[in-house]
Amino acid sequence: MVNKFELAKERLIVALDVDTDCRAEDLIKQLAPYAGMFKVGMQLFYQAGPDLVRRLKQQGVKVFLDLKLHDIPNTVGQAARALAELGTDMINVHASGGPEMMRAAATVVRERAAALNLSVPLIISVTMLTSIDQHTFNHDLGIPGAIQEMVTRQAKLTKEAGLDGVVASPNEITVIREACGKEFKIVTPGIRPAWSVAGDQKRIMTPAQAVRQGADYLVVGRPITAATDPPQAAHQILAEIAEVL
Ligand SMILES: O=c1ccn([C@@H]2O[C@H](COP(=O)(O)O)[C@@H](O)[C@H]2O)c(=O)[nH]1
Repeated sequence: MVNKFELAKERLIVALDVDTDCRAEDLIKQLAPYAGMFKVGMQLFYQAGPDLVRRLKQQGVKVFLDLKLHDIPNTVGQAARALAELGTDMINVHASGGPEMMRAAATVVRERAAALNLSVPLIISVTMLTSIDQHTFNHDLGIPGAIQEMVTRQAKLTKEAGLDGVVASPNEITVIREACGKEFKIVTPGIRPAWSVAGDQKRIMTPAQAVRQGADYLVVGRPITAATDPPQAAHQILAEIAEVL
């Protein structure tokens, strides 16, 4: 029987927001017993490049390549083709690029992965960044209405475009589930254990709260990677998740 700790581990994605491949690989070594997947985002990818991703995949590490593609459909499709060749497990585009752009990415990635005999990654969209609060949304970005309504709309568009799920804050999980169903993947950053600092994250929940809401994956970076003892921090987060599974 799979124990709750293992189930919790499958949900945890550690964000490797560090500057060098050495630091990233050191963190992976320390945290492999606690995380089901590791996220390579802009900070690391722009430094270490695709070679690091290839190396991690050769080592059997599950990789979420978080480059948040956002451009016209043709440009995103061509970029997504190159990313598909890396054999990652999850990639993403911005929902605000619109349905045609999302469809272009999904089509190209699936075709390319199949042509190369690679497993097809989950293709998800980023809805509204978790660093945006309601005030910024309405008054700085000038968008009327509630963030939840926008995220629900983006999630529906994402599903209609044939993608597998979304990145959203835990605050929106319930409305996304209602709109898009239980098979639709919901990946949530903005995770802050009670013992950590929010920093630039605005729409946050604790790991246990996010899992109770129904998150499929929790993305956690600094509460683990900036801790004095990263494995201990990751262990504590898994324990908090396991308690509510
Ligand atoms: O809306 C979003 C989309 C992506 N992220 C990414 O998740 C991690 C969170 O890291 P923390 O250190 O736990 O804040 C980071 O890599 C972001 O680029 C997000 O936070 N919000």
